[in-house]
Amino acid sequence: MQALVDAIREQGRILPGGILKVDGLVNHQLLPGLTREMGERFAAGFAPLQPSKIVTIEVSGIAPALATALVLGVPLVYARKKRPVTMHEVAYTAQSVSRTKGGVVDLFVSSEFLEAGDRVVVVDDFLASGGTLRALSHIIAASGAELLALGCVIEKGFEDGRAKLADLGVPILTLANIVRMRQEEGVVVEAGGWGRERMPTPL
Ligand SMILES: O=P(O)(O)OC[C@H]1O[C@H](OP(=O)(O)OP(=O)(O)O)[C@H](O)[C@@H]1O
Ligand SMILES: O=c1[nH]c(=O)c2nc[nH]c2[nH]1
Repeated sequence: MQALVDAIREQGRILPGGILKVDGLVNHQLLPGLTREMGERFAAGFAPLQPSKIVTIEVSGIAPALATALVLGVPLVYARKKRPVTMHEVAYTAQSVSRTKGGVVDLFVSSEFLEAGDRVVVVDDFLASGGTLRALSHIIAASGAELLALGCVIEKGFEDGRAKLADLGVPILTLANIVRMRQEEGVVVEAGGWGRERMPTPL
């Protein structure tokens, strides 16, 4: 997605610990036109799979996931990081590590909104080590729903998350790929895609 690549080139900053700061477009401020295009790109890629639900994780996954769900006309469910008192007593849970805040995070999804028969596409902001998507895949499996595909706005290809998630057996679509980032060179970014897998076969 060229507009995203351009925005990352313009605004992306390299922080210690291998963190890319893109707060001006993904993690703090949101750009509606750019976010809408993210949703259109994901929706075009995932429509042939006929998902019944988009699932993401609060907080930065919600915007691109909602943009996708709007185009596809399906509900969006987001995993909560704190269990609210309103949550149904039966909830699926898994743990991940927060890359930007540190520490272990609990993820919760209520059984009210994820169940057997659901055909799920996950959309999140970053694919780095793949740990967060792995945790979410456990939740989806526990619910009995079917995971069809994963979508991430920004892939940090050098962290190998895609390869680490290969055993899930689902295609992964990303919109921009960070090839490498070094202070002396800056952020090297290219358009994302399905990787080496082919586009999934339509139903
Ligand atoms: O592939 P991984 O290594 O798991 O990294 C990706 C995850 O890291 C970020 O979560 P984080 O909790 O840092 O941020 P957020 O609250 O802004 O969503 C991001 O939103 C992804 O969910
Ligand atoms: O803002 C972010 N920058 C990153 O580099 C990153 N990696 C995982 N999650 C991330 N969030």
